[in-house]
Amino acid sequence: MSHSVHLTVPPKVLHTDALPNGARLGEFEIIRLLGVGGFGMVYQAYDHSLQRSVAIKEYMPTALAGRAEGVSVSIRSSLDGASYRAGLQSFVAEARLLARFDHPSLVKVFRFWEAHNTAYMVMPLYVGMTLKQARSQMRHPPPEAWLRQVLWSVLEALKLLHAQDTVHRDVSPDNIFLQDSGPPVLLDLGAARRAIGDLSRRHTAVLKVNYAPIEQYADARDMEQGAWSDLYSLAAVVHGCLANDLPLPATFRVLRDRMPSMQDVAQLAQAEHGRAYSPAFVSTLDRSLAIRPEERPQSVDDFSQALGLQTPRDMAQFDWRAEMGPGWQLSREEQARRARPGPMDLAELPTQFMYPPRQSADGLAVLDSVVDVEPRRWKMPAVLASLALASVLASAAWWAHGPEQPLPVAAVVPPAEVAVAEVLDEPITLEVVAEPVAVAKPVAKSEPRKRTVAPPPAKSARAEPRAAPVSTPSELAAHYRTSKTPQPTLCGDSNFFTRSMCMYRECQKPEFADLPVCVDNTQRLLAQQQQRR
Ligand SMILES: Nc1ncnc2c1ncn2[C@@H]1O[C@H](COP(=O)(O)OP(=O)(O)OP(=O)(O)O)[C@@H](O)[C@H]1O
Repeated sequence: MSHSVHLTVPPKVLHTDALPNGARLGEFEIIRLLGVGGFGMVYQAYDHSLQRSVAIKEYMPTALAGRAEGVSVSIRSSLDGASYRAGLQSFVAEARLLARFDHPSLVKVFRFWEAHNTAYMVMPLYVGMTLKQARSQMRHPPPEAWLRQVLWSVLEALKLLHAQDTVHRDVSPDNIFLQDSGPPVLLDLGAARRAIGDLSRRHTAVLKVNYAPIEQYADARDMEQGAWSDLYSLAAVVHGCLANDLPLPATFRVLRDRMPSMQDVAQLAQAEHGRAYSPAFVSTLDRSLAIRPEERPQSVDDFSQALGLQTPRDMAQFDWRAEMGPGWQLSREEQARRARPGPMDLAELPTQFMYPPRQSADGLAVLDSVVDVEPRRWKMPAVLASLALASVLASAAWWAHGPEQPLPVAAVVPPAEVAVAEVLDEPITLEVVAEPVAVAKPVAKSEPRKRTVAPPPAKSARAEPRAAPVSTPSELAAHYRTSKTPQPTLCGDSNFFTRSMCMYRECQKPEFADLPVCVDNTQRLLAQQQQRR
């Protein structure tokens, strides 16, 4: 297999609370900010003692804390002290746990320490991008052989954790890192996020809801978490990769499972992209996505066996772009984005005003409120212009990500050569109430934006074939063709990305199959398939 010449240039990521480039943490010099999650910031750094580049993750739950003066971190309100400390303890515990393992597919922690009201963990500097970023650049779903190699790596890491009675509980596309060369790496366990979530609201789980199995919700105490929980998340990752869409949250599926099966998704991938997925692959993933834990494979070995997973040849040299084969093509969006001039550098925009910290009763530094103090250094017209620009950019980001994604908090400026935008995926706080009805909210940043994710509309709201006494699907279709009754609107609530999957699914139903819109859709898919042959 020839090796690609692509090397990922890290995107330029900016954040008001990040350590400045050049800052020193003992022997480590901060080179640049690499990424921002809801609970930490990851920097590229240089270890002057061992003379090598590393990545350092700093505990920084930006909803609760920020940087005031120097390198120290301060909580925003004394009310957040307990949550902040719980997250800090979990961050350190996760670092300690990861430091015990040594496997090329599991993020390695070289060392960790607490200082400046926060904590740090030093990791190898991986060069590449997350699976989430990579998928957003692909025009076609990845082939089965490629997915098997990625799965193999992640499963090796999971096997190691499970053997120590540790469930990862945060397998998602942004936690699978595709190195430019080398095996995919499973990143952090998201322990700080869970600790903060558990403490800040009773009966509330802070989860990446599209990948979390039902037993990870706070109220599902009777359901044990185990290897099967990580396998659900991993299968959801593959489902998302094939469908190019977010899998439905488990809580929605419990009510009424509207998520297309792996078999549906695989059939569509074949029809639209000419990709074939084997029955063993599809059925194992379908089984792993079962809502009930006991219906899923119970261990990594069960899963691998059912899949017929073989040890790949040489993962140490794995080049994910080259292994994608000739079908590897940048998506149109990605091509267009690379052709456009880069976005404006937001480095000069104030996103928060910084003031010297006060002390809370328990000795933690507290940031002053950002709303009740007059800004000192910024002139009002400049501030208004900045806010207007920030709001335009925020709307653009919301539009680009679609309503499922919370707003990014960091400005991201992709480099000219390789435009890889870090999509900052905050976890969604999902309150589980007595009735199985879910209300999703983004974790509050400095300015929380409230959103409600309503369950998908009932199907009866979409199709209203009621006017004529027709009985068979073809009678129904003929009726729509000849009468003035409008055809039922299929997939009216889907967006650009989910529409084709939704149309495919709806048109599989006998009552819609003969509708002109479905006949057209099927003919189009067949024509595409023939063109590819
Ligand atoms: N060791 C590393 N080497 C290179 N880049 C890394 C490394 N670890 C993390 N990153 C980058 O930093 C980004 C942020 O990582 P982080 O784990 O903090 O965030 P997250 O998983 O997206 O969010 P959360 O903390 O909310 O789960 C990652 O998406 C990845 O691109």
